[in-house]
This record gives sequence, structure tokens and C-alpha cells, in this order.
Amino acid sequence: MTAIKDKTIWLTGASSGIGLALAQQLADAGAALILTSRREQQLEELRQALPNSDKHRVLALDLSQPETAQAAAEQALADTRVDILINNAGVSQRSKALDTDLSVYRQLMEIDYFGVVALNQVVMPKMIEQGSGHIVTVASVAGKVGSKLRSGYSGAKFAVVGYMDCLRAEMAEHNVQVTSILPGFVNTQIAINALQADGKQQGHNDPEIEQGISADECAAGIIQAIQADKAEAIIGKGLSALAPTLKRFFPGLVRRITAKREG
Ligand SMILES: NC(=O)c1ccc[n+]([C@@H]2O[C@H](COP(=O)([O-])OP(=O)(O)OC[C@H]3O[C@@H](n4cnc5c(N)ncnc54)[C@H](O)[C@@H]3O)[C@@H](O)[C@H]2O)c1
Repeated sequence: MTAIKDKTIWLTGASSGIGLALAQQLADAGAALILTSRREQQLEELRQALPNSDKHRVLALDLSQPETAQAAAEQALADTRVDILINNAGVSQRSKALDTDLSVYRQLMEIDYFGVVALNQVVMPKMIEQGSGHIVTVASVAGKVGSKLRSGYSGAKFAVVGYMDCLRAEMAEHNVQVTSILPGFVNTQIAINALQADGKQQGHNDPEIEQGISADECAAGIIQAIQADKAEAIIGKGLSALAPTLKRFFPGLVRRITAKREG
């Protein structure tokens, strides 16, 4: 059982969507937060608006440059205990495999995969020394089931789910919990910020994302999964949340559905 109150929690992607909802709920629950995303000013405004603002701090990092982000975080957190790391920052994709520039695949891997590996390497030595800790990554149902227009995103999310499985095996002897979160559709900026074939943002929402669960519901589910030390938690409703189970028992059905659906 992982407690939240008075824990130091490093949260990435805190400026928007699921991360913003997590920041609010974790601060309400009495955590001391290290807030990460790219823009320092935006994070500082968030920090000041949170309950117990003096307990929280800001650490702006660009996870599309994992080596630079890792070095900056190592320096900034050298003397800081981290009880829980929540790797939530991420970027999605809306483009066909046939058209997508190789640089877009690399960018998705940098942020959604290498960014996670880089920050985990900052906290792992601390957690091993502490004899406890919890590493959480917000992956996706797309890390279990592929569908159209997401070949790079799904590739990065499948990779991160596999990496987290290995990490769980290696961290067990150190009393470090490892949790992968697999959200279905959640109504955030994810589709608006999704990369297209040329690397430009899509700039508009998708109907299925608009009809997804709220960021608040998703954040509440993530906190429950952390508290219960779940290895993996699917959070969502409808087909997007059922997809991993359907794929396991009815793979042919899932292949037919994904070939038919436009996104
Ligand atoms: N919304 C969904 O339907 C959905 C479904 C499954 C998984 N997810 C995952 O949930 C996580 C949060 O996404 P969201 O839905 O809140 O989307 P969002 O676009 O609203 O938020 C993404 C967050 O990641 C940060 N980020 C993006 N690129 C970054 C970079 N280079 N460096 C540092 N921070 C960066 C953004 O600043 C923002 O805070 C992502 O990992 C996403 O893949 C979302």
C-alpha cells in the first residue's frame, strides 16, 4: 500500500490534462510535488494555485532531449528524496505509417520512451538507497493494442510497457513498486497536440477523445492504482478500455475492428 500524504511526488506533464488533474488531487491529498513540463512560468503559476503551495517546487524539463533533461534533473534533485515518480508527460500521433516522417517516429520515442527511461535513472539510485519507492508510467491502451494513425505512438507505448515489466522484475528486491497505467480515451489536449506526418500538431480534437472519461476521473483512477500498488491498471470506459482484454481472448475480432475504424 503506497500512501500519498507527506510523500514527495515528482510528476511530469503537470501543465495539462491528466497531469494537471493529478497535480490538483495529489496536492489535495497532502503530497509535496515536484512539477515538471516544459514551461517554467506556467508551472510556477500552477504551483502557486495549488493547496500548500510552499511544499511544492517547479522543475522545467524538455523530455524531447532526454540526456539534457536527465543531467538537469540529476543536478536539481541531487539532495532531494523522491518517494514516487509519475512519468505522465507524453505526446500522441495522428498520421498514417505510409506518410510519416522518420523524424516524427524519433520524436515520439524520445518523449514517450527515452524520456521515461532517463528520469527513472535519476530516481532509481535514490529509491534503492531509501529502501522504498514507486515508479509509475502513464502508458496507454495503445501500448497493448495497435490501431490506425498511431504507429509511432503505439510503438513507443508498447516499448515503455515492456520496459516497465522488466523494471518491475529488477526492482522487486529493492522494495520499489512499478506501475504501468493504461488509459483509454481521456478528454484532454492529447489529440490537439498529436503529431502529424510532418511533425506539425493536429490542432483539433477527435470525437472519441471528446467523449472519453474526464481528466479528473482518470487521475482518481491513477491515484487508486498507486495506493493499491497495482502492477498495471486500465482506466477508461467502452471499447478503448476493453480492447486489451478483447485482444487477449478474441484477437481476430480486434483485428477486424481496428481495420474498420478510422482512428
Ligand atoms: N488523453 C488520452 O486519451 C490518453 C490516453 C492514453 C494515454 N494517455 C497518456 O496520458 C499522458 C498525459 O496526456 P494527456 O492526455 O494529459 O495530454 P495533454 O496533451 O493534455 O498533456 C501532455 C503533457 O505532457 C507534457 N509534454 C509534452 N511534451 C513534452 C516534452 N517534450 N517535455 C516535457 N513535457 C512534455 C505537456 O506539456 C503536458 O503537460 C500521456 O503520456 C499520454 O500518452 C492519454
